[in-house]
Parts: sequence; structure tokens; C-alpha cells
Amino acid sequence: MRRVVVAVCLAGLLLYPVVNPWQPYPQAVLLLAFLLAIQASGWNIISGYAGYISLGHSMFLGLGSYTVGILATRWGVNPLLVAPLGGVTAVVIALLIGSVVLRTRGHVFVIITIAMLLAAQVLVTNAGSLTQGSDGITLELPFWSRDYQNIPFYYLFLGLLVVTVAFSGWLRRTKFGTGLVAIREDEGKAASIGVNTTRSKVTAYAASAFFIGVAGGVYAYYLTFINPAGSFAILGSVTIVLAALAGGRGTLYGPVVGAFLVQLLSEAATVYGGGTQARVLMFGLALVIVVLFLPRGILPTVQDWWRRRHPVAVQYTDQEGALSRAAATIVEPVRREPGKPLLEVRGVSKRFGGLTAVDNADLTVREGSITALIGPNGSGKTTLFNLISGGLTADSGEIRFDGQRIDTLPPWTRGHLGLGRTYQVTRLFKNMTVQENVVAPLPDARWRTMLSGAVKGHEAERARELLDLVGLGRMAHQPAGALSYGQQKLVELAQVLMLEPRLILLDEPAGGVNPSLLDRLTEVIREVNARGVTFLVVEHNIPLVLDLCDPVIVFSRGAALAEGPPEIIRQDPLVLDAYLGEAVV
Ligand SMILES: Nc1ncnc2c1ncn2[C@@H]1O[C@H](COP(=O)(O)OP(=O)(O)OP(=O)(O)O)[C@@H](O)[C@H]1O
Repeated sequence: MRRVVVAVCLAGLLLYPVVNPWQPYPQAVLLLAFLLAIQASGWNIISGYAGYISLGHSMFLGLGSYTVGILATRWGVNPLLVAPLGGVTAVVIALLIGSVVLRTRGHVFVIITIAMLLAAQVLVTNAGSLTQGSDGITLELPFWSRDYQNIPFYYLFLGLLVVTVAFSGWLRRTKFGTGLVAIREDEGKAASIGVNTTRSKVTAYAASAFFIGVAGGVYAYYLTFINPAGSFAILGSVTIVLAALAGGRGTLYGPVVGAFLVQLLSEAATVYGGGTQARVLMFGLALVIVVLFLPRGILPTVQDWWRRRHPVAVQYTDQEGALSRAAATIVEPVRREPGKPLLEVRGVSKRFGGLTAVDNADLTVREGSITALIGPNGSGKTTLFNLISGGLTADSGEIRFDGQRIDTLPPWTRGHLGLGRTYQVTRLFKNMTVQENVVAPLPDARWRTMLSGAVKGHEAERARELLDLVGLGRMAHQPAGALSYGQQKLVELAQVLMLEPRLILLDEPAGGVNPSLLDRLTEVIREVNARGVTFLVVEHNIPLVLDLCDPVIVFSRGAALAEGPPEIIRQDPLVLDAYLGEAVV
């Protein structure tokens, strides 16, 4: 259905100048809509997919225009030949700026992007010897006849738009694209499943700038005059954001739909309202209406409405028949030297203000074991997990994984080394499908892995196998937020297995899981363990722990109190006093 609509629209746009060759005004309106759609689609990569809202993206259009303007006037080359260099400039500047500003988040990032746009305007104005300052640059007129002057630009912008949307769609379907959405949904969690958030954000920022830069080069030729005030105007950036928000941020076609509507609005303001003042007023009103009444944008709202009217029957999995696939056929065997220390925590402490959550803790997890970490509420178990996985930094002490010190490494590198974890309160990416959640982890830092398909191909197939393992294969295309809490726990287990881990930290795996499913869950943990994967399990279900784990480490007040096989631990008077009580003896 979607493909048919896109093909019909594209065919109509391709044919329009053929049918109406002598009408430059509607051609100009459409080509400006294409230009805005290119910018909104580019912006969507960093701000829609990755969730980092940039209010300075028109800077890249200006940079592209100036690159081409300077090259064309100094060396007399045709602007169209050097337009791609506008994209190169945009990418280089985006990489430089991105590696600094993408360390910030939220509204700080938004404000910095505006500052960058204004700084670019000031710089271009003051670099007069190169840019001719506020006088601007006048380019040569296009070499073709003025009778059909707009038509070549029309097709150039339309072609660029098609390429931009195709690129954006391809990027979104890769594991890199899934990683960007993971960053938007929960950046800390994304880092823990191997997504190098710094590299992903900077790359997305640069990718979002390229086509805008190229379009800027073509636009300079179309205008034949550029100046700093016009090329780096804040209104340009606001228009991009409005277009993407109105159409549907984070969707593939939303920014394009929004761009057409905003361009029409802009023309209406010019024709009926007299120009810029009316345009600012209309854009302001439109922004308020979108934020209040269509917070997700037009396209997602229409899609929701369509889905409500044409519901697709979902076959829910009978959980009783779940976990039927043997882990042996799915989980790759990992190198195993049983008994060798795999994880070593030495003298690790973590304070929150006056509270010492982890206090000079020492513990060892041996390869091939299913080690339990039990202890009263607030004894510091989850904090220790966060220190091991990299969500928190220790105040002192060191952590080694397979002999290598890891406490100074970023979370994603720990993931690539084979350290996976689940969370006490599940942290799935709720707006992604179940399958995308499982595809998202990156077991290594190679571009080849990142650019492999997340929707089809080997990675998607593997995700389906892992979902079958936990009995949720049929839920693959449901949004993760629609699952029950117990099901989310199972998806998180499948997700961490995608990381091909050597050690999995399980934080209360049984919490909220249906008791009948618990036996199966235990079975999967045992089967995965038999493939060589080591487990460190925090769990309050003591019968489960005593049945599944060996050894058991008892944690109290931020440090290990006792360690031993379950049969010894259940009789240790110190442990009984601190935690277990009489009941389980
Ligand atoms: N980010 C934080 N800021 C301040 N205090 C924190 C933070 N995280 C944990 N704490 C405190 O550290 C102590 C240990 O908490 P932690 O969650 O590690 O315990 P736990 O053993 O996992 O408990 P539970 O079994 O209830 O999950 C608690 O007193 C908690 O309030």
C-alpha cells in the first residue's frame, strides 16, 4: 500500500513539468518543497532516529551554498560540478562540531546547535576576503534558457530528495539505524548492549548533513546570490524542524509530507499575508497546533487511525508451549576454561553522597558457573552490577574481565568483550518492535556488523531464533511496550544473548515471571550455561537460587559476607541471621 502511494506521488511529480512546462511559479513552489524535504529528511537522521534535536541544521545548507559559491566564483567552475563538495564541507564541519556538541544532551544540545548556526553566520560575515562578507556572492546565471529555467533545478532537487529518502530508509533498516533509535529510547541501555553511542551520534550527525550540503550547493546556483543573513537564517532551521514534527519525526516519509505542507503554508503566507511577518506568525501557530494536537505528527496519526480501522489479527503465543527450541541449536558455544576466574572485583567502592552503597567489595565469578549474588534490599547488588557493566564508575578498586581491566572502559567495549546484562526493571526500547529490540545489540565494533540489515538477513534471522528460544517468536513484530512484564523479561534475555556474551549478569530474572514459566526459564539458563556461558544472578527467589546456582555469594552492606555451595550457604548462621531467616533451612 505504502509503496503504491509513493510510486504514484513520484510519477506525478516526475510528469508535472512535462505536462506543465511553461508554469515556472508552481514549479518553483514544488522545487522549494523538495529542498525543504531534503533538509527535513537529513535532520530526521540525527533528530528523528537518534532523538538529538538540532535547531541549527540550516547551517549545513549555508555551508554547502558558500562552498559552491566560493569555488564557482574563484575558479570559474560550473556550480553543479562542485555541488557534491558542498556535502563534503557539511560532513567535515559536522564531524568537528558533532564530536564536541554531542557530548551534551537534551535542551543543552538544542541551544548549542542554535549557537553554532549563529556563529557560522558571524564567521562567514567576517571572513570577507573569502566570502565577500555581508555583500554576499553573486554566481553566474544558469547556462540553459531562461524560458525553462526552473525545470533542471526541479529534477535535480527531486533526484536529490529521492536519494536522501532512500539513504535514510536504508540507514534505518541497518543495525546502525536500530542503534540510533535505541539511543533515542534509552541511551544508557543502548551503550550496555554494545552500541558505541559516541561514534553512532557523530556519524549520524555527519550523515544528516551530507545531502543538505549538496542541496545547498545546487540552491546557491538556483538563487545566483547568497549572503550570510539569508544562508544562515534561524527561520530556515525552524522551518526544517516544523516540517519534520508536523509530518512525523522518526518516520521515513513524515518529514517529506511535512515539508510539502509547510512549503504550501509558506507560499500562502507570501501570497495572502505579504511575506516574512505573516510567515513567522503562521509557522508559530502551526508549531503550537502540532505540539498540542498532533504530538507524533500527521503520518503516525493517520497510520494509527488506519490500523484501528483495519486491525491485523495477532496470534499470541501460548506460553505453556514456549521455550521449546533447545538452546544448543541456537546459542554459539563459547570458549571455556571451567574454573578459571572470569570476573574479578577487587576492593571496589561506590558512594552516593554520604551513603556507601558498595564498600570495598571483593568477589570472583568463575568461568562456566552460575553464580548467585543474594542479599537484603539495599545491600548494593544492583549498584555492583552497574559498576561491572559500566553504567556507573567506581570511586576506587578495580574490575577485571578475563584478566583484562575493564573498569575504565566504556560500557559498549565491555559488551564487545562479552559482558551482557539484564535489568531489575526491564529496559526494553518500548517504541521498537520486539524483533528490533533483539537485533539491536552489537557484539563487536566493526562497520560490517553495524551496516548489516536489521529487518532482513542473517541478523534478523538470528533474532527470530532467539525469540523462538524464549517462546516469543510470534510476537516479533509487536511493539515491545505491548508485552506483559514477564514477556519483557524474556525478550531482554533474548536480547542479551544476541550480544554473544561470555558472562551474563541477570538482575532478578524471575521477578514478575509466571511461576509455570519459571521452570522453563531455569531450563534455558541451564542450557545456555551448558554452551559455556557464565552467569552472575541477583535473585530474591531463594528456592530458585539454591536450585540453580553454585556458588552462592551473600552480599550485605555493600560487600560479600559469605560464599559457598548452596547446601553450605543455607546453613551458615551468619547468613541466616543477615538474610535467609529460618524458612529455607
Ligand atoms: N543513583 C543512586 N543515587 C543515590 N543512591 C543510590 C543510587 N543507586 C542506589 N542507591 C542507594 O544505594 C543503596 C544500594 O542500592 P542497590 O539498588 O544497589 O541495592 P540492591 O541490593 O540491588 O537492592 P534490591 O535488592 O532492593 O534491588 C540503596 O540504599 C540505594 O538507595
